Amino acid sequence: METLYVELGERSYPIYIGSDLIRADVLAQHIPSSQVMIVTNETVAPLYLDTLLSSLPGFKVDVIRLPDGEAYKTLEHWTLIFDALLSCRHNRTTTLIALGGGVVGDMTGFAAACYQRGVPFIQIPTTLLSQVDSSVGGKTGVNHPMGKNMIGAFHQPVAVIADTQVLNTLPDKELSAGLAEVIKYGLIYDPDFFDWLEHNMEALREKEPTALATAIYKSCRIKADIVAQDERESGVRALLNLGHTFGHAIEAHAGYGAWLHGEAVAAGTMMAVNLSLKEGWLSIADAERIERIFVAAGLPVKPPRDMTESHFRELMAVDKKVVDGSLRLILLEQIGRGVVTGSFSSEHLSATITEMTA
Ligand SMILES: NC(=O)c1ccc[n+]([C@@H]2O[C@H](COP(=O)([O-])OP(=O)(O)OC[C@H]3O[C@@H](n4cnc5c(N)ncnc54)[C@H](O)[C@@H]3O)[C@@H](O)[C@H]2O)c1
Ligand SMILES: O=C(O)C(=O)C[C@@H](O)[C@H](O)[C@H](O)COP(=O)(O)O
Ligand SMILES: [Zn+2]
Repeated sequence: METLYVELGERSYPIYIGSDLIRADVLAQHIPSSQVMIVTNETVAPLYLDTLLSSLPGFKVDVIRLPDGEAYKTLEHWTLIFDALLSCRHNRTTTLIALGGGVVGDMTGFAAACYQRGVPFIQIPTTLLSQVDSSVGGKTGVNHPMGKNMIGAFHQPVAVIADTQVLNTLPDKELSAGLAEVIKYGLIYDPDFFDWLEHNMEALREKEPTALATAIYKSCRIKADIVAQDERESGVRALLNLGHTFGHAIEAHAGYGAWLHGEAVAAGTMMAVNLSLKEGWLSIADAERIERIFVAAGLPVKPPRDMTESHFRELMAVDKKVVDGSLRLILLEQIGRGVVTGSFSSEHLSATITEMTA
């Protein structure tokens, strides 16, 4: 087992990465009282709930199973968590445990941020995407029909337990979606990691255990470093949004769940790459390498063709990085160096949207 730390003073916490980590000796130290509420979904529960329940001897454990899917990451379904907590008489010392992918993790974290004004929660991420990204950093929330993750809170978990064994049951399409966020770290922060990913993509797609553990460790290392520098996204943390302004527009336009988050991020990143080329920042050779790696990861490199410029402009106008009505995007200067900028030509952006949806 490898342990990393997200260094945030009194809100610091460990990220455990390894095989067979859903165990009493890992969990118990992070649970302050006898009450525990596990939040999971109808797909993950039959696979891993028994293992988790048997790792909580001596605790009073209740469970809520949410319906599965991005379409249920709504305020309406989120309130079901409070119904369960209240009807089972959970008090302020309860601990919530998120057992599932990013949807369960984001909803559980947001419930923990709000229940009785804030209770602790543990992330047990069960998808590649949630192990490399969503379980770390404390962004929690739900979607609104007009925009992704529009309602939420920053609330850090007390521990992240990334059990690599559970990825054995993850469908290939979901694995690819997780690889989009892994590739993101190489692009914004670490050119050597990007090289490593180019050489290890086949092993990753075959779920080769050492390659997966390395990708998870390196991704969490980068995310932990960035979050420690800028917990609430007033600066460098916005780099983690590479491809997301376009990607979130794709998700909202298609209807939440029609495009997986990672798929939308891959296509959105290629739009950011196209714009970076037009701004004269990125080289054609780097742009081609980026397209090749997304294709090798089994990811789309173009947005849906039914999206028009006005669809993108309207949905991107509510992006959380907009300041005083001006859009800011993450663009690339080179592989390994991202920038947060509002300095790009509006004509170039229009041309990017037109070319990419053609
Ligand atoms: N908070 C953050 O910083 C952050 C970062 C990235 C993404 N996100 C959010 O995370 C969400 C996407 O997360 P995701 O990709 O994990 O999707 P997800 O939570 O929908 O999980 C994907 C699918 O895999 C299933 N599943 C989960 N674990 C499994 C396992 N071990 N075996 C078999 N099936 C399994 C799920 O039930 C679901 O059907 C989006 O809502 C996105 O906005 C948040
Ligand atoms: O942790 C972050 O910061 C990120 O931006 C990570 C993203 O991968 C993630 O999808 C996040 O939920 C997007 O945040 P948002 O603030 O644009 O909703
Ligand atoms: Zn993301």
